[in-house]
Amino acid sequence: MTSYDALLLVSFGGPEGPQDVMPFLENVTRGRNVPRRRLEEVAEHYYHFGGVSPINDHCRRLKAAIEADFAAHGLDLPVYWGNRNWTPYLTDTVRQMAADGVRRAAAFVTSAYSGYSSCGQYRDDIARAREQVPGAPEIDKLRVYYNHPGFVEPFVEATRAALDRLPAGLRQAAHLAFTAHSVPLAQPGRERYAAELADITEVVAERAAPGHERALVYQSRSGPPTQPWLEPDICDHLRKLHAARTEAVVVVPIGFVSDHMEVKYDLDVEAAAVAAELGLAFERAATPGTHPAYVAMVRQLLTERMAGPGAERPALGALGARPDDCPEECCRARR
Ligand SMILES: CC1=C(CCC(=O)O)c2cc3nc(cc4[nH]c(cc5[nH]c(cc1n2)c(C)c5CCC(=O)O)c(CCC(=O)O)c4C)C(CCC(=O)O)=C3C
Ligand SMILES: [Fe+2]
Repeated sequence: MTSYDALLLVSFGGPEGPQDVMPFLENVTRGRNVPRRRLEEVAEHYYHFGGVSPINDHCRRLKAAIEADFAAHGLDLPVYWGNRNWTPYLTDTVRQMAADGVRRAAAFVTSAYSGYSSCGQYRDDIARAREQVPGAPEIDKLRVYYNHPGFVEPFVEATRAALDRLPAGLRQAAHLAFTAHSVPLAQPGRERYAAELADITEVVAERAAPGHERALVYQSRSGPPTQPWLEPDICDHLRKLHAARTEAVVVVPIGFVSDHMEVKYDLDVEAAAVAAELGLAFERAATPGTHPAYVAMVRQLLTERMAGPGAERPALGALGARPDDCPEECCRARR
């Protein structure tokens, strides 16, 4: 039995106005091999939405929903929020937690999968923040949850709802394109990341729309063109579908937990434009956001962790529940 005295919501962070965009992008890409051209291009995506990323508002809403859910279940635990790349910065939040007397916290990360970008880098962020704060609390990252029913169920519902929005005559033969953020093939944990995505893609497709053709594709790649990343790209995939006479597609952003910029721009603007140009009917399924099952999952992950090794660990698909501490080879910290 482990007891926690706070929950820490850990996220990516995003700009809240045009003046934040370049400093934010510099934070994200510091020490990484991302060409300047790509940065300028991505800056335009943010300016398109007034320089404001939807991700911070999502975190505010999620935090409020978790607080309400905790209160409704008699869980008297404060919820803190800290980001990797923008205010509120994780280090400042950890400093506040220490000042408030928090001794041991559980961390919920707004990324559901294994792999360096999704898991290991957040573990590094937490470790770095703790190093910078004297008297920092212990912080245990909750397990990877891509196969938890509370993550899967919202996608099943959203996939069905998106199918229903297609013109009736196109529904039956609609293709399901599950999409996730691409990562470099050289990234630690990339194989596990892709395996988890493939596993849960099948689960969601079978539950939401058995019999429909489906594929797992990737989006939002950056880095120099010479560097290989996970493929196929969603836009290339749409062109291929069109060439094979597919008439309708439902895009399911299975790699993401909220409608942040990679969803609002790379899918709703960019991929939707490619589909329109091809005359391919296109619907994008919602992300979990603050779906009640997803919010309840946060509490269930927390109470499961408190209960210790004997606790039931719900998991769908073929791979089973991920251990609390990801094995070295998968989410390996870089430092
Ligand atoms: C796997 C993965 C997720 C999913 C897991 C998770 O959710 O964490 C994710 C999420 C996100 N990625 C985001 C934004 C960006 N990612 C970038 C760059 C990169 N992402 C990568 C991977 C991932 N990224 C990688 C390997 C790079 C290359 C540089 C590097 O190795 O780090 C860049 C730089 C410009 C560019 O190259 O695109 C930006 C601006 C936002 C915020 C959106 C918003 O503002 O609403 C979110 C949620
Ligand atoms: Fe990213």
